Order: sequence, then C-alpha cells, then structure tokens
Amino acid sequence: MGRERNLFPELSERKGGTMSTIAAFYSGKSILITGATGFMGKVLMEKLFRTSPDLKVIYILMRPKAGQTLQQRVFQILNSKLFEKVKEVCPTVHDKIRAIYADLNQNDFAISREDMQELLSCTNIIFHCAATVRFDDPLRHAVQLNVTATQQLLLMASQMPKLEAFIHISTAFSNCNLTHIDEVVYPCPVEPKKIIDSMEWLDDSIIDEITPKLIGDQPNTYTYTKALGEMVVQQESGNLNIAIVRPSIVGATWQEPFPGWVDNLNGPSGLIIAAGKGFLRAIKATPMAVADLIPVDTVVNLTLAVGWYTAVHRPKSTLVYHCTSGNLNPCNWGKMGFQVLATFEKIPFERAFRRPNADFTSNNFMNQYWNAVSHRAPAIIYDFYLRLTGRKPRMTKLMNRLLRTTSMLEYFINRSWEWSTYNTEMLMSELSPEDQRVFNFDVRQLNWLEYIENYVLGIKKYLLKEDMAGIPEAKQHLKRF
Ligand SMILES: CCCCCCCCCCCCCCCCCCCCCC(=O)SCCNC(=O)CCNC(=O)[C@H](O)C(C)(C)COP(=O)(O)OP(=O)(O)OC[C@H]1O[C@@H](n2cnc3c(N)ncnc32)[C@H](O)[C@@H]1OP(=O)(O)O
Ligand SMILES: NC(=O)C1=CN([C@@H]2O[C@H](COP(=O)(O)OP(=O)(O)OC[C@H]3O[C@@H](n4cnc5c(N)ncnc54)[C@H](OP(=O)(O)O)[C@@H]3O)[C@@H](O)[C@H]2O)C=CC1
Repeated sequence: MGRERNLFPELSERKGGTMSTIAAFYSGKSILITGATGFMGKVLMEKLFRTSPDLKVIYILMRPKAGQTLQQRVFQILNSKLFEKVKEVCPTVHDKIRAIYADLNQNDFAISREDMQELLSCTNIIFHCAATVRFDDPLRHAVQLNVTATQQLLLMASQMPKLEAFIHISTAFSNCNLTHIDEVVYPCPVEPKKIIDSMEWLDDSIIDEITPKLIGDQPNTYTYTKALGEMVVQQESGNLNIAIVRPSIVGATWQEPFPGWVDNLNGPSGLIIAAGKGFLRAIKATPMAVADLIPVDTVVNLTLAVGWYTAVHRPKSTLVYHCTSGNLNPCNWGKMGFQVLATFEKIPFERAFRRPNADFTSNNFMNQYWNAVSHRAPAIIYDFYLRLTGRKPRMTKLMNRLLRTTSMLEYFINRSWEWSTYNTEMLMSELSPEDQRVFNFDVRQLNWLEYIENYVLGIKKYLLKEDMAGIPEAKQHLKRF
C-alpha cells in the first residue's frame, strides 16, 4: 500500500476522498484528440488515463503509418514504457481508446459516416494537437494541416451538441516576428480564408514563388501557418467554448510519468544527439539569449487545466495561455550548452565520432570558420579514409544535412522573446491546492541543471536506446581522442 501511495499520488488522493477537481471533471467524459500519436499527444493521453481512469472514451483521429494499422499503432503506444503506470491504474485502457481512421489532409478527414455520427453525438472535449511541425514544409501542405484542418475540425465541433470545450494547441512562436507577445490573437496581413482559397487554384511552382512574400517577417511556413490557424480559431469560434494554448520549445518530461522521456528529434533533442556523438561542435547561437524550453508534461498539465476551466467557467472570449518559461524561470542557451556538455562527461553517448564540444558564436564570420574547420574538414577527411578502406563515404552528406538543420534553427537561438503569462498565472491561482500539485504547471519550481541532465539521460535511454552498462566503454572511447 505504502509503495502504491508513492507511485500514484493522484490515486491515493482519490481514495482519501480529496480528489483533484480537474481529474474528477474528466471522469465519464468522451474526449477527442487529434495528434494523439505525436510527442505531446501521447503524454496528454497518458496523463488523462492515469489521473482520470474513469473517463469514458478517448477518440483518437489517426492514420495508418509505416506499414502499421491503426490497431498496431495503438498497441505499440500502449505497450511503450511511457504507458507502464497507466496499465496499472487503468487496466481497461485498451477498451477506452477508440482509434478512428482519419486523414486530416482530406475532405471531412475521410472519416466514415458511422464514425462521424458517433463523434458528433458523443464528444465532450476536443484537444486539437495535430499539426505539421516541420519548418521546411511547402506552404500548401502546412496550410492544409495547420489551417484548413483546424477550420474543418471547428465545423465538426459546431455540430456537437455535447461539446463543452475545444482546446487548440498553437505555438508561442506563432507571432515570433514580434519581441513582446501578449496572450491575444494577432491579426495576419492576409485573411486565412483568402490563403486557403488561393491554395486550391494556384499551382505548386507559383506557391513556392510567392511563399517568401506571404510569410513576410515570419521565419518559416510553420510559424506562419500556426498564426493563420489561430486566426481561424478566433474567427470561427461561433458559440463554442474555445481556448488556445501556446507552448514554447517543448522538451522531454520534467517529472511525469518519469523524468527525461522524449521520443523525437525536434527542438533541441536532435542537436543534443549531434553534439553528444561529436558531429556538431559549434553553432551560431547567442549564449545570453533566453532558451525558452518547456517540459512536455508541464504543457500537458496546463492543457488539461485549460480544458477544465474553459468547460466549467465558460469565459466570454477565447482565452490564450502562454506556456513558456522565460519570464518566470529563465535559462539561456549558454547555460544550457554548458550543462549538456557537463552531462556528456558523466554519461557519454556511445561510439562518438569526436569528443563533444559546444562553441557558441553569434558572429557570422566565426560561424563560417567553425563550420569549415570543425565540421566540413573532418567530414571530408573521414570520407577520404572510408574510400581508402573500400567503404562508402557518408560523413559529408550527413554533415551537410546537419548544417542545414542548424541553419533553420538559428533564428530561434539568436533572439529572445517576452511572453506575458497573465492568463496562465490567473489559471494557476484558480486551482485548488490538490490540482496545483496533480496538474502542476508552475515552471518556477523547475531546476534547470537537474532537468537538462535528465533530458540528456532520457535521450540516451529512450531515443538512442543505449544501455547504461555501456558507459565505461563509451568513456574509454572518448579518452582515445
Ligand atoms: C555546438 C552544439 C552544441 C549543442 C549542445 C547544446 C544543445 C543546446 C542547444 C540546442 C539548440 C536547440 C535549438 C532548438 C530550437 C528549436 C526552436 C523551435 C521553435 C519553435 C517551436 C515550435 O513550435 S516547433 C515544433 C518543433 N519543430 C521542430 O523542432 C521541427 C524542426 N525540424 C525540422 O523542421 C526538420 O527536422 C528540418 C530542420 C527541416 C530538417 O529536416 P531533415 O529532413 O533534414 O531531417 P529530419 O529531421 O526530418 O530527419 C532526419 C532523419 O532522422 C530520422 N528521424 C526523424 N525523427 C526520428 C525519430 N523520432 N526516431 C528516429 N529517427 C528519426 C528521419 O527519418 C530522417 O532519417 P532518414 O534520412 O533515414 O529518413
Ligand atoms: N514540439 C514542440 O516543440 C512544439 C509543438 N507545438 C505544437 O504542439 C502540437 C503537437 O506537437 P508535437 O506533438 O510536438 O508534434 P508531432 O509532430 O510529434 O505530432 C504531430 C501529430 O499530428 C498528426 N498528424 C500529422 N498529419 C496528420 C494527418 N494528415 N492526419 C492525421 N494526423 C496527422 C501526427 O500523426 P502521425 O503520427 O500519423 O504522423 C502526430 O500525431 C502541434 O500543434 C505543435 O504545433 C507547439 C510548440 C512547440
């Protein structure tokens, strides 16, 4: 019993009769999630099942992928380490997930008539997480998923008699052309409807040509279309109870269900791998610029609190919530790089190409210099060695790809933004003490050094799937350089 109390504080609360209000709210509910197979979606589902095992059903709109059927994908998610605790708290979890075939790129999402009927008549809450998060997506595709699909989902929502709240996940960078960003939806220069219409009749080459003009001072099609998506939400909210959550750079879990969980290469994760493996040793970054990272479990806790608040308090207008760390507990890229390197000393990655290093420079000339000396030259030399030994050269290709990636991220690591967090702080003050604990999104409590260490460890374990027993050998390997 004692052990169980430690493992599942949320449950012991329930047994003790002081159940969290938010957890109780989701009990018996039918919840629709888009993007449930993504990084954030999985953590959202996990937390919902763990804290509200009595929820009625989670509908997930999903497509088959990489040769796997919907059922196989669900099975894989539920059998992953992330869901270990859930299976103990909610043994019927398999029966509570309804995977619905849907492709958000298609008309009516290609959902069957029966499925659509069920969704329309039963859904109580919608969490819209699906998006394309690639920075280099062609505008047509980014508009389709981040704007048109949002519009279609709103239309569906407007036909749901039992719907209590619609929570739209956007990004804190949807207005990154501004330096101070308030919790409001900013107008876009061109109406989203006009953009959607034009995508229907313009051909790809013309779209590619006008993309830079359309996106203007936005850095890429992702942030641009997320801004358009927010406008659609505001314009077409009708009588719906809607809220928008804007996370900054979403990182590995901080606490729940366990620290350091991450399963994709987005945000800093890919660069941490490249640095730990010794490929990336210098980057164009401003050490003093704020590294506005936010753990994925913090985002999920805020999102669930927003769902409850929106449904129960029914604010008159669409509220926007910033889920950021910079103004409450700032960390900068210099400190982060330093801590990442310090962690590599303790827990190095296996078979590194070179000894990890992290030179940050905001100077263009120095950056070109480091790229030539630290990246391109070693790659050319290594490929020469591979050729000599009768193997296929690959390092130059890999390096070019990595440098292309870093060049796309540069915009975000050489600037600082200020996000106001009035609504988020207001919501925190509205929560009961149990809710503040069970759905903690108070980022002031985050210890960055500990978080970054767990993040790097999580990358090693869950992304690279390296065994901790290999650490002594990895250390030996680094000593040879
Ligand atoms: C000196 C160094 C020191 C370092 C140490 C210190 C570290 C600290 C400093 C760190 C600074 C951090 C800065 C973060 C700033 C983020 C700002 C975000 C702000 C906005 C926040 C948001 O709101 S934004 C949501 C997040 N959005 C992204 O962050 C997408 C970005 N990114 C892409 O837009 C594409 O990445 C881009 C780039 C086009 C390339 O594209 P690309 O095509 O070249 O490469 P890909 O990434 O697609 O994939 C390459 C290969 O990895 C395979 N792969 C993919 N996933 C996989 C998986 N899960 N498991 C296995 N393998 C996987 C894939 O299958 C490919 O393999 P294959 O070649 O075999 O097919
Ligand atoms: N990660 C981050 O740093 C940040 C993310 N955000 C926002 O958070 C939300 C979730 O992001 P995250 O979890 O990181 O993203 P992921 O890329 O991990 O997940 C995207 C999800 O969208 C689904 N999806 C994409 N295209 C389609 C389609 N055509 N039909 C059905 N489903 C589709 C994917 O399904 P499938 O598995 O089939 O591909 C996946 O479940 C997004 O709205 C993003 O903009 C905001 C700030 C930062």
